[in-house]
Amino acid sequence: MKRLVVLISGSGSNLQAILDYLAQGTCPAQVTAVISNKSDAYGLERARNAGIPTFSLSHKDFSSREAFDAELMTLIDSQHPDLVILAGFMRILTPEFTRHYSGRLFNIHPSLLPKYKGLNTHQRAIEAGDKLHGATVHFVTEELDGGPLIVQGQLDINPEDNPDSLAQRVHILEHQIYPMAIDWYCCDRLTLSPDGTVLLDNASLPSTGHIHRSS
Ligand SMILES: Nc1nc2c(c(=O)[nH]1)N[C@@H](CN(C=O)c1ccc(C(=O)N[C@@H](CCC(=O)O)C(=O)O)cc1)CN2
Ligand SMILES: NCC(=O)N[C@@H]1O[C@H](COP(=O)([O-])[O-])[C@@H](O)[C@H]1O
Repeated sequence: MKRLVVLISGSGSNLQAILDYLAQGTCPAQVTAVISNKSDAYGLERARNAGIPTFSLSHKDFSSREAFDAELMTLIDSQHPDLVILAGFMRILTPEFTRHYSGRLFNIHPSLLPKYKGLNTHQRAIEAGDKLHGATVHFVTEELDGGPLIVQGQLDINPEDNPDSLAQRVHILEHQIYPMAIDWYCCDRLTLSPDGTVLLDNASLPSTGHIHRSS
């Protein structure tokens, strides 16, 4: 049974999708802790409702990003995780942190990386006049949103879309692809090779990762 630790900062709908997926009992994994840098994150309520231990660690209580990350690593390592999952965790992590969890640290990003790294992705895609948008699950490295891609969910941007409507449709995709990527990892089908190649069932994935098209 793989041990998962999930880091959040907000609503936790991706956390909920992961919990709902694991509740089906087909994936050999359990979430052993949920950690938030925001004590009022609704995702903490979702975790409590599921009977999962929760912790909040405010970055405002630390003198530096390094000090915060060091305490966060101590807390995470006390859980002995096989995989650390960023699910709307809104802090840039230090190189020490990303090196320590290299190959076992996932993030979900609301764009088709490498397009639109950083924040405000939906607005930027609409303003650019893009026809295609979506979300990406990737391994986390020191480079912000630059880690090797695992899976992308794609959808069409509609003419009537605004950032909020697009975010809602991207969320649906996220709730499909995050459990997919976690399942692959927990079933020992997904690995990150030393040269940064992502392997699924020992076959190299394309640079975009696996493509999942919204039905
Ligand atoms: N070293 C890395 N850290 C993080 C990565 C990564 O790939 N490498 N992914 C991000 C997740 N993320 C987008 O997917 C992201 C999160 C936060 C920010 C950001 O600018 N954060 C600010 C604070 C913003 C806020 O509090 O609202 C900051 O940390 O100063 C950009 C992208 C997680 N970390
Ligand atoms: N750059 C990181 C980022 O923007 N992540 C995004 O935050 C949202 C969290 O939603 P949730 O709290 O409902 O899972 C998700 O849409 C995720 O892609």
